[in-house]
Amino acid sequence: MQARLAAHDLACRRGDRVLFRGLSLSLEPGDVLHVTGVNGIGKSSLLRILAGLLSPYAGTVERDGAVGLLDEKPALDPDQPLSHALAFWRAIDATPGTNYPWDMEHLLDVPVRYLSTGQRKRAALARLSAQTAPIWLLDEPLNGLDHRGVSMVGAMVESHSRAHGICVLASHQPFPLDGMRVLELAEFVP
Ligand SMILES: Nc1ncnc2c1ncn2[C@@H]1O[C@H](COP(=O)(O)OP(=O)(O)OP(=O)(O)O)[C@@H](O)[C@H]1O
Repeated sequence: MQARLAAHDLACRRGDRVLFRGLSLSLEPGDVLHVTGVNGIGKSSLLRILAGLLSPYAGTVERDGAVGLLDEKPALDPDQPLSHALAFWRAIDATPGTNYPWDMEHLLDVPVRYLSTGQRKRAALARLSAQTAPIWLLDEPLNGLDHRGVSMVGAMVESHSRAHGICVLASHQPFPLDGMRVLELAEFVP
């Protein structure tokens, strides 16, 4: 897995407020970066800039490799049974297999709209783990998960890192993985 993610002198403006400025980072294969900061400081905005979904107010982003973004919207058709909703993405992502390591076999016939918060998060994580994107951007990946789910996300990110993937994650909760780099967004508030 070859990947690289770098940002140079980023600034982010939302409405009439500059949230952060002067932010640079450089991530190589295997790097995991934990973005921290209080509510509203701009963690989700930073992830969206890194994903290419939001233009920075200043600065540039260099991405070498496909991006897998996990945020509060699972991007799974709410009216489809979970198996169909996941199959839709499997066809696009060109990933074989129907074996999802997320304890979801009993949910595959349930329409996505009936899933609980944690089950929806597990479904989104299942989709992400079936992708081949080397750059993962995870916005609050632990929200809604039980203890076992939290450990599974830790193991999933560790395995992604071992496979030379890159991961940037924003989380208010302690993340169950040693050796991560930390970016404290407060250091870049003007
Ligand atoms: N489209 C928008 N227009 C104007 N302001 C916005 C817009 N989207 C977000 N904001 C503001 O930008 C700020 C940063 O939001 P963001 O979601 O990036 O923060 P966050 O650090 O991820 O917050 P949280 O920890 O609560 O998830 C917030 O004050 C939010 O209200």
